[in-house]
Amino acid sequence: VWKLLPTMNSQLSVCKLLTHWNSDLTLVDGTKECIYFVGNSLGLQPKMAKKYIDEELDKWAKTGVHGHVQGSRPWAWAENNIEGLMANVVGAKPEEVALMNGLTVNLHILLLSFYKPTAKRHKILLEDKAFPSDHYAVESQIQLKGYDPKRSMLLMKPRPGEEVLRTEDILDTIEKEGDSIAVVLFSGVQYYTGQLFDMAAITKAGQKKGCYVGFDCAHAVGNAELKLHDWGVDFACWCSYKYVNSGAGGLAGAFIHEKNALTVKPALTGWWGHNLKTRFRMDNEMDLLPGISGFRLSNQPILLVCPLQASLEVFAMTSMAALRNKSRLLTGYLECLIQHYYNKDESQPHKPYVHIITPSHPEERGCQLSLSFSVPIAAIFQELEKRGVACDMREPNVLRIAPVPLYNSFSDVHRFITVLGSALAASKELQQ
Ligand SMILES: Cc1ncc(COP(=O)(O)O)c(C=O)c1O
Ligand SMILES: Nc1ccccc1C(=O)C[C@H](N)C(=O)O
Repeated sequence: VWKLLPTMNSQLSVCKLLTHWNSDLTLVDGTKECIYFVGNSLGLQPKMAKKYIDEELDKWAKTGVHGHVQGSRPWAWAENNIEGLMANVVGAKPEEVALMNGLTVNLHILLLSFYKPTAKRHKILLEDKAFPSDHYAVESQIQLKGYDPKRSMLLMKPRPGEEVLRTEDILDTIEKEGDSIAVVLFSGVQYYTGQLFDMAAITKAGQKKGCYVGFDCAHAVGNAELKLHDWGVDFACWCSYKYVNSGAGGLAGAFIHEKNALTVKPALTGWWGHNLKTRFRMDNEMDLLPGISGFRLSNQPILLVCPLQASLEVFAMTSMAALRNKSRLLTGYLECLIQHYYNKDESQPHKPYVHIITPSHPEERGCQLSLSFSVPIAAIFQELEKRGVACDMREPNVLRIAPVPLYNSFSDVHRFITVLGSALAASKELQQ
């Protein structure tokens, strides 16, 4: 199965994690790699990241200000050199992508331009349990424009007794409420449930009703195959520190479809949105770059460009299609083993069991499975950590397990299943 991924130069891939945080070394062999299933929160470090950062520190020490325009990574436009690689990962044209700021900042600057409420069309449609930062961003944008979030935030809940949204219900809501919706804003992959939304269908339905359609692709980029351009998505944003492995607080991404390049203008401008050729003439006459490029405000931090470059070069050695092929099998294997060993068993009512809330259809999820348990979750989480598993717990009730195709293996999944058995048994003992 590994052959599904074109051979990668392992020198250029990511560092495996050996350090055992919170592991109990009487329960786990500390010389073995830990099982890192938390690339949905922070991806592992690309091997070249340190070298590239060192190169720029060295350049700064030796050349000072001249580094802006010199070397293989001139600081004044270094991010432009890797935007083509980023565009490939999200299925966009290079000129539709900018690398800048953090995710929430990008969401704000995009909404400032795409959310133009009127008395008739003033709503933003989003998930009821969107990631908190997205929820707050939307709430504050609505207030900023003088509207009331209680009336203008249209929050979509799953049906009673269900955990994920049905595409038909999303499309139905858009059809029924579309005339009053200014912006449809969904995540690509839902951070809590792991559900991958049908972005093509949502885009089509929203635009048919005259809405702008945007996506927060934080959990989708580097995880799902995105075709932002072909789907005609109006705008999108994402962070790069999860599946794109750029390091905590890494440089975020933003996308505006070329069809909006000349009509949707930035509400806020800065010198980095000015035509590069004449930017440094300092004549205070704005020559605004079209599309997302005109939304750039500040020069980009070179020390963040370096790890992102290292990461995108790894992605350039393969393709999202190849990664997804492995991912479907890897997550499918995890699902299959969980169902085989830890499903609810009516004949053993006291045996702890696991329930997977993430959709079972591979087209409706990325690599993450969100698990809920018949026993208290905090104890399971702790017992997993003691046994060398890095995963995360999200309130109110899930453990998120993300086998990342770029660096996790089928044997990681197999080891995890064994460890999960001991963790369930240990947490049951604790309860007694
Ligand atoms: C969906 C989503 N939105 C927003 C954020 C916050 O992003 P940032 O802190 O990079 O602005 C995250 C992750 O932290 C996220 O997963
Ligand atoms: N950047 C962080 C800093 C601190 C704690 C968590 C994060 C996350 O990224 C959380 C992630 N977005 C999530 O899906 O939960």
